Amino acid sequence: MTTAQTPQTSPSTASLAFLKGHGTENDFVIVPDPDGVVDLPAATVARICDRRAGIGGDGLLRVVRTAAHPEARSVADEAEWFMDYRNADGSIAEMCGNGVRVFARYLEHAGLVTAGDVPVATRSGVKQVHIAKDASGSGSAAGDITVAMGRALLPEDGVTVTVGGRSWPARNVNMGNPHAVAFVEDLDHAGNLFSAPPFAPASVYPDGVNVEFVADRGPRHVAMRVHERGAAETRSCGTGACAVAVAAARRDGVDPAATGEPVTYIVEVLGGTLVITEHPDGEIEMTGPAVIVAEGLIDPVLLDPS
Ligand SMILES: N[C@@H](CCC[C@H](N)C(=O)O)C(=O)O
Repeated sequence: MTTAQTPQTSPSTASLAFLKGHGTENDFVIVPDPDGVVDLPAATVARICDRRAGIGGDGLLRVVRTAAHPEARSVADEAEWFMDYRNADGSIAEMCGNGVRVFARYLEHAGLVTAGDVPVATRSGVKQVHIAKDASGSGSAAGDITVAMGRALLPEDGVTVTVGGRSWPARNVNMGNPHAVAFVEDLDHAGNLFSAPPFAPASVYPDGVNVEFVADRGPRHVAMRVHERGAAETRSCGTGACAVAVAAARRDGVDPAATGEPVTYIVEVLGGTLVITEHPDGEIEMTGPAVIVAEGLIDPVLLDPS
């Protein structure tokens, strides 16, 4: 039995409240745990994220007050909430760009914040998130959510991505988490190849890597497919879209730090469109939709299958 789940039905059951949300179809199970008392071992997260026997998700967002989490206590004066992000296999990731936007949508949905600026603590630092007011002004449509993702690190090491015996040169981009970005002619071809897991050198990526294949769609407009570390091919990846935008800009000879002008790329993902702007100081902003689609209770059988 996992420890200290939040009782929701009766004292004899220990169900756990959850919500489900997505950002451009990168989907997450959200577990509110303000006091940081819910124990979620990797195997439990993997069962919850299982698409057949569980709820299903590319990852899990545990919502904990910074003051109640040992990894976030030191930034409690900067942000009230900490995103404890887990991949679908239960592994911990430093950052999730779509996840933090969905996290902010949850905070708004739960009445814990109002639209506007919301700082969220992550393992990759405190991110400033902006929740736009409802797009229609009528309360019927959720406005987009923007997150200031911080700067990309672009180590010079050229890397190679290999899938099913075929290899591509790729750009190493770190967005708080590791990415390998490979430009291809034909994304469908890349999609076929994602039927096998991609590999990139463990010497460069000792903790694994997220792999993006990118094809051009027009000036400062690209499309990507992504295979996420700790998940599989997903329909979107926010950090991946940022890594792709920066890699595409450098390939196109564009560097806002040199020109003093921000540059914006449209990044199509399988689940929608993300808009990525890199500013002259290196700050990268990502904007896109984020929605809550369900809420309910996780049955104890998923939490303790024994
Ligand atoms: N989907 C996320 C990235 C989630 C973490 C990633 N799989 C990793 O292990 O680094 C995003 O939107 O950025």
